[in-house]
Amino acid sequence: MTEQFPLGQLAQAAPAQLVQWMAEVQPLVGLGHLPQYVPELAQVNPETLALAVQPAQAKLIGLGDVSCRFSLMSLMKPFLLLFVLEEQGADIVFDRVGMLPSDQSFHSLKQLAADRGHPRNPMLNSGALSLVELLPGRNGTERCRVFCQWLQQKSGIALTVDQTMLASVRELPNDTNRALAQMLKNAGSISSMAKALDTYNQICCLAVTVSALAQLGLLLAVRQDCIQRRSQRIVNALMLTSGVYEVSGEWALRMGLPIKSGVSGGILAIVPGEGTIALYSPAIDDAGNSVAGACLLEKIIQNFDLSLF
Ligand SMILES: NC(=O)CC[C@H](N)C(=O)O
Repeated sequence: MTEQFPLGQLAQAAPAQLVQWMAEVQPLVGLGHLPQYVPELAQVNPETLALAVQPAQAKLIGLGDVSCRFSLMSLMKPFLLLFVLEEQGADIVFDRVGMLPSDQSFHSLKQLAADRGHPRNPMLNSGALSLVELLPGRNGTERCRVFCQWLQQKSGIALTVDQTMLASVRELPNDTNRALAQMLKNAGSISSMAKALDTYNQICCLAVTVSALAQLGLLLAVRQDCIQRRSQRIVNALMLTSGVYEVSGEWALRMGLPIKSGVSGGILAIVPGEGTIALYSPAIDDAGNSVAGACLLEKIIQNFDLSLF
C-alpha cells in the first residue's frame, strides 16, 4: 500500500478547496507594491495569482495564472547555495558566508558593515554576491550557463535568462547592490565586483512559472540520489531562519516551513519529505514578500496542517 502523505491528500482534495482559498485571498491580490528599481518589474500586471502544488508522489496541481513567467530574483539563492554546497562543500561555503539570521532587509548595507564585509547568511544579497564567485566560468554568462546545466541535470527543469528583464536590470544600475559588492571587495570577500554583479543579475533573471518553481523545489523537499542529505538540510535550515529576511522568525511561527521569496512576487515553500508549494502574485510588502501569496500559503498550510512544528 502506498503511504498517504498530507500533501498527497491535499492533491486529492484539490482543486475545489484550493480554488475556494484562492477566491478568499482575491481581495488581497494587487495589495502592496511593485519594485520600482527594476523598470520591468514595475510594469507587470499586479492582478495575477498563481499556485502550484507538487506532491512528491502525485501529479502537480496548477491553478490561477499558471502560464505567467517571472524572474527568480532571490528565489535563486537556495539553489545557488545547494549548488555550491554540492560542488565545493560546506567548509568552503561557510568560509565565505555566515549562517546567522538578520533583522535587516535583504540588501542591507548596515548589516554587511556590522559584519565587516562577511555576509551574515546566503539568503541576503551580500551572501549570494559572495557565493556566485564559487561558480566555475570566466564571466557571468558562463557561470549562469553552468548553474542552469547543473539544475537541469539534477531536476530535469531547463531554465533560461529572461533577456528583457536582464536588460531592464542593467538599464537602471542597482546602487545598493553595487555598494554591497564594493564592501565585499574591500573586505577581500570577492575578487571581481563586475563579475560577481553580472553573475548575480543573470541568475536572478532566470525565468520560471509556478510549476517549474515547484518542481525545482523537489530538489530540496525529498531525498534525491544525486544530492547529499546534508546539503538539503543546510539549505532548508537557512530558508527557515533567513528565507524571508527580517520577518523569517515571524514566518517560522506562522508557517513553520522552509520558505524563500523573491521581489518578483514568487514564493517557494518546502514541505520536507512530502513536496512543495509555489505561488506567484507580484505585489509585495515592505520586506519584499508577496502579500497575496503569503496569505494563500498560510491558508493552505493551516488547513492541511503542513507546518513542521
Ligand atoms: N529580494 C530579492 O528578490 C532581491 C533580488 C534582486 N535582484 C535584488 O538584487 O534586489
